[in-house]
Amino acid sequence: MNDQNHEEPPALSVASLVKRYGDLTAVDGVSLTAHSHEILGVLGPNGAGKTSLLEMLMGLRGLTSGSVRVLDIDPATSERELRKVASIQPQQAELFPTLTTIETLELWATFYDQPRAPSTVLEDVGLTGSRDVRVRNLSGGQERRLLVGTALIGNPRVTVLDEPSSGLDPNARADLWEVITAFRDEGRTVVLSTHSMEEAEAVCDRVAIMHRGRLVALGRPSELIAEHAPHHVISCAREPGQDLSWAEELDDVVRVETVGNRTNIHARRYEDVMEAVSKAERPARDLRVRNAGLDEVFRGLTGADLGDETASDAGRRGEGVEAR
Ligand SMILES: Nc1ncnc2c1ncn2[C@@H]1O[C@H](COP(=O)(O)OP(=O)(O)OP(=O)(O)O)[C@@H](O)[C@H]1O
Repeated sequence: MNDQNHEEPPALSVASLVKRYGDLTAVDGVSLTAHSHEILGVLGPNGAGKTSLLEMLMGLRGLTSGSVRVLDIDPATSERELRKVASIQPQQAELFPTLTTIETLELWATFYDQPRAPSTVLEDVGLTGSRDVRVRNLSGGQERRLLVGTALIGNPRVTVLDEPSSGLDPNARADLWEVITAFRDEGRTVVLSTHSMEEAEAVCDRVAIMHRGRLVALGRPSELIAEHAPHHVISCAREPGQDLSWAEELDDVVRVETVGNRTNIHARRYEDVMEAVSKAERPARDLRVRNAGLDEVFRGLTGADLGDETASDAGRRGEGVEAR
């Protein structure tokens, strides 16, 4: 797995990190680094261990074994020192319901030596129009944006964002991507978790894919696609009663699957496959072809369609100790 060659020391490094809850190993020997000028995405099915990993990075959860260093600081022993240079936007809201959005950012700004201007951050996260709305009256997406604002206001050198775009509409999500990439371009480090492969490809310089607590891939999206999914996807409308599973027998075809109302044929080369399915007795309709992307990498490595993997967790349970 590629962890990049950098001359400068990493902004964040994790070595052989383990987190157990009772007999469940939620994070199982993860090692990785993140650098300045870098956005590192953490992907994985529900229950893969992303939040456990992210919260250990910022000292919010104790670790069972292994080590974490953020800008040479040990989060487990120096949380106050860490808070001056690093921040986290957790998944769960921890805001005061009676404060307005601007009051919330003004309050957070007082925690830092050199904060950004609250009104600028408010604009960055697209909440200028809700400046005087109390937190308890914000929509779910607005609250998520405010949480991201609280993570950015202290001008942290490292920030950890746990599913920052969850619940955001497409315009708000695109705006957030602008904010996060601008932050990276200032030389800062962002570690974010996401369930959106589109988001990972759009903003992440590298992605770490977790599966059942383990790191199963780490690299640039283009490298992971070249290594794990070097094929095309021919997608067509799924007609009632139509069965394209015969295409699996064609040369070049890797697999055939149905996803919602589309049938997807994964193939190393697409020309002959397209011809075969468009000239079949019941020709495939609405054919589209694209290169495989992170979605295919993810599904190939985790065998899960962004589904919950806790149900198939038996292998992660064994003798262990409570370490929260
Ligand atoms: N405090 C806790 N006590 C016991 N088990 C926990 C605790 N927190 C998480 N777990 C378990 O650890 C595993 C990993 O959970 P975690 O929240 O880290 O996963 P995740 O990848 O962030 O999931 P999601 O994508 O659903 O947010 C899950 O099986 C979860 O049930």
